[in-house]
Amino acid sequence: MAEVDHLAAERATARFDVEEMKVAWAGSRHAVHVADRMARLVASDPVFRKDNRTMLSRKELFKDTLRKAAHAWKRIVELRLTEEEADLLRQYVDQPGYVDLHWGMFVPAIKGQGTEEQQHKWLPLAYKFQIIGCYAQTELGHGSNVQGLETTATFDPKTDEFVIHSPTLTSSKWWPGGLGKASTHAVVYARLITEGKDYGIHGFIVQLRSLEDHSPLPGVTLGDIGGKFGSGAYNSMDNGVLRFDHVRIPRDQMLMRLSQVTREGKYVHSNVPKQLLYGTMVYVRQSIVADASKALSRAVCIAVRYSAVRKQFGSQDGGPETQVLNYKTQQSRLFPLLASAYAFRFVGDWLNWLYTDVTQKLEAKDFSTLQEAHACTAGLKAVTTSVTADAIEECRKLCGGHGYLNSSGLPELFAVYVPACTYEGDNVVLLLQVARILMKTVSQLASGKQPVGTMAYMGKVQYLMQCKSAVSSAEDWLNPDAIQEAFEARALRMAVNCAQNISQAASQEEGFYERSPDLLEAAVAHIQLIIVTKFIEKVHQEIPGHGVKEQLQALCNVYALYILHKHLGDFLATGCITPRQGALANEQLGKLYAQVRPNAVALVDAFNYTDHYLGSVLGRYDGDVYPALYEEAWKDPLNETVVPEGYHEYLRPLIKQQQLKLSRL
Ligand SMILES: CCCCCCCCCCCCCCCCCCC/C=C/C(=O)SCCNC(=O)CCNC(=O)[C@H](O)C(C)(C)COP(=O)(O)OP(=O)(O)OC[C@H]1O[C@@H](n2cnc3c(N)ncnc32)[C@H](O)[C@@H]1OP(=O)(O)O
Ligand SMILES: Cc1cc2nc3c(=O)[nH]c(=O)nc-3n(C[C@H](O)[C@H](O)[C@H](O)COP(=O)(O)OP(=O)(O)OC[C@H]3O[C@@H](n4cnc5c(N)ncnc54)[C@H](O)[C@@H]3O)c2cc1C
Repeated sequence: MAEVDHLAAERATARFDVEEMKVAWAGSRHAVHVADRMARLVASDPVFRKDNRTMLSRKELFKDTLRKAAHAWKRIVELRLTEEEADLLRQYVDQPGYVDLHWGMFVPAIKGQGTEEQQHKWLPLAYKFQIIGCYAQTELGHGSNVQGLETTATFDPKTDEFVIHSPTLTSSKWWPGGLGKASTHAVVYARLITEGKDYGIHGFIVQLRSLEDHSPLPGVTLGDIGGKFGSGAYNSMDNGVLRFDHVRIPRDQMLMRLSQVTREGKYVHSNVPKQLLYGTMVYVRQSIVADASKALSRAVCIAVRYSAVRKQFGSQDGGPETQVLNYKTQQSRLFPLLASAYAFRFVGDWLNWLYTDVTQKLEAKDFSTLQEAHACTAGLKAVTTSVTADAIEECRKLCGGHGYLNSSGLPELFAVYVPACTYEGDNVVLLLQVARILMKTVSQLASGKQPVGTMAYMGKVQYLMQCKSAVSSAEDWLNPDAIQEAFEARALRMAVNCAQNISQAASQEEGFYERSPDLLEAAVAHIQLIIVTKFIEKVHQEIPGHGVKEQLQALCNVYALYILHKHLGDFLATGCITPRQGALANEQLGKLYAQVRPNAVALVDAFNYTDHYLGSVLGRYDGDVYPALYEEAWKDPLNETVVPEGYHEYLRPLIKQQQLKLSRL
C-alpha cells in the first residue's frame, strides 16, 4: 500500500463500501481472493517485470515472452495451481504469447471436435506441454470467409493417410498466433477431399516441427509474418505463415467428432449441425467479451486516477487550480466509459453463463440454442471490442500529453487491444451475422413463431411498433421500465424497417447487400439492448454492501442514457421518443455524472488492479504521478549517455559548419 496517498481525499468522499464493490465486480468473495493472490504473485516476481517492454527489440521481446511463459509454467507446477488460478496468472503476466493459443484455441478445438479417443490421445500431451499447439485457420487469401479456404486434405486410401497441401500462395496459412516460432503442432482447417469429392472445411491435427530439435518437418515451410502495430504490444506473439507440400498425416488425425472418413474413404457426417465446426470460435468470442471489460477498466482506471491528480486553470489569485476531473466535459467523456466497463463486465458474466448452458445442451444433443449462442457471442464480441478500442484511445486523450508517453501504459494497451476488432471475426462481418438472424426472426413473426432468448422482445411486435414513451420529466428516465421499453422499441423498429426495405428489393440477397449499412446499425441496437437489459437485471438482484447497489444503479443509468444520447437519431427517427424526451434524458445524464463524481476514484479502485498490472505511471494507486514520470524518463536508453550517439557524426559537423558560415559573414 502507498506511504503517501495523493488520492486519499478522493477515496474519503466515496459513498459506498469499496471492498463489497470489489466482490460485485469480481463475482464472488472467492474470486476477489484468488485474483488478488495471483496478481500479487506476478507483481512480486522479477521475471514478470514489464516496464522495459517497449524498449526491447522484437527478438528480445520474443525471447522475454518465452522466458515468462516457461517461468509461469514452472510456478503453476511448483505451486500446484488450479486451472482458475493458472488462467489468472496467465492474464496478469499480461504479455500475449503462444500459451494463449495453446490453451485458448488448440486445446478447445480438440475438446470440441475430437472424438473421445482423440481427446484421450492428444489432450494429456497438450496439458503437460509435451506438445505446443496453435489454431491454423486463416489464410493469406481468406480469413473472414471460412468456406473459401483453399488448403486441401486429400484422403489416400492406399496408405490410410490424408495429404495436406497448400495449392496456391494465397492458401498459405497466415496469422495463426504461436505458429511462427513456438508451436510443434496445429489444428489445421482444410478442405476435405475423398473419393474425388470436396466435402468442405474440416479440422486436422498436424505436427509441424520436430519434438527433438524444433526444426520444421519435411514438406512444411513456416516462419513469422513480421512486425505489427505499436512498440511492444502484440509483437510478443509469433503470428505465423505456414505452407504444406503434400504432407502426410494418419487418417485418425482428422478431428472426427462431427464427421468421419472410414478406412475405405467413405465420408460420414454425424447427425449434428455443421456449424459445430465453428465451436472454438464461439468459445473464444465469449472469452473476448470478458476480456473487453478488463482492458476497458484498465484504461478507465488510469484516466480517472490521473484526472483526479491533474490540475489545470481555475485559479485567478494564486489559489489551487481545478482538478481536471471536475470539468463537466471530462466527466461526460470519462464516466460513460466507466459505466461501460461495468456494463461489459456483467454482460460478460451472463454470456459465460449462456455459453455454459448451451454447451450442456449440446452434450445432450439439444441444438436449439446454437443460433442464440452464435448471435450473442458474435454481436457482443463486435460491440464490446469496438467500444473498448475507441475508449482506450479516448482515455489517452483524457490524459493529455502525458497519455502519449509509453510510461502512461495507454499506447501499448491500445496497440495490443485494437486487433481484437479484427481477430476471431472482423466486427462488421460478425454484426452482419447478427443482422441475418434478426431478419430471419422478423420474417418468422408473421407466421406466429414466438422468438425466444434475447430475441423474445420481438414477440411484442404489435405493442413495440406503436408505443410512445411516457417520460415527462428528467427523473422519469431513472425508471428501468422506461429505459427498457425505449431500447426494445428502437431495436425492433430498426430491424422491421430493414426487413421492409429488403422485401422491396429484387431478391432477399440483393436487398441484404444494399441495406447492409442499415443492418449493421440494427444489429448494434439489438446488442446494446442486451447489454442494457443484463445491467438492469444485475441491479435488480440482491447486492450486499453499503451503497453498492445505489452506485451500480447510477452506472446502469449512465450507460443506458449515454447510449440513448449518443444514438438519439435512431430513437427519434423511429419515433420511440420525442426530441423533448431526448433532452430530458440528457438533463438526467448530467445529474448522474454529478452523482458519480465523488465516487469515481473508489469505483476504479474496486477493479482491484495492482500497479504492476496497470503498468502506468499515471494510474498509480498512490497518485504520486509527477516524481514517477520524471524518474521514468531517465530510464530511456536515449538517456544512457549525456551526449547522444551520432553527435560526432552528424550534429557536431552541422553546428560547426553553420558557425563557420556565420563567422565568414
Ligand atoms: C493448467 C493451465 C491452465 C491454463 C488455463 C487457461 C485457460 C483458458 C485460456 C483462454 C484464453 C483465451 C485467449 C484467447 C486469445 C485470443 C487470441 C486471438 C487469436 C485469434 C484467433 C483467430 O482469429 S482464429 C480465426 C477466426 N476466424 C473467424 O472468426 C472467421 C469469421 N468467419 C466466420 O465465422 C464464418 O465464415 C461466417 C460466420 C462469417 C460465415 O459462415 P458460413 O460461410 O458458414 O456462412 P453463413 O453465414 O451462411 O452461415 C451458415 C449458417 O451457420 C450459422 N453460423 C455461422 N457461424 C456460426 C457459429 N459460430 N455458431 C453457430 N452457427 C453459426 C449462420 O447463422 C447460418 O445459419 P442459418 O440458420 O443457415 O442461417
Ligand atoms: C493479431 C491477430 C491474431 C490472429 N490470430 C489468428 C489465429 O491464431 N488463427 C487464425 O486462424 N487466424 C488468426 N487471425 C486472423 C483473423 O481471424 C482474421 O484476420 C479475421 O478473421 C479477419 O479476416 P480477414 O483478415 O480475412 O479480413 P477481411 O475479411 O479481408 O476484411 C477486410 C475488410 O473487408 C470487410 N469485409 C469482409 N467481408 C465482408 C462482408 N461479407 N461484408 C462486408 N464487409 C466485409 C471487413 O469488414 C474489413 O473491413 C489473427 C488476426 C490478427 C490481426
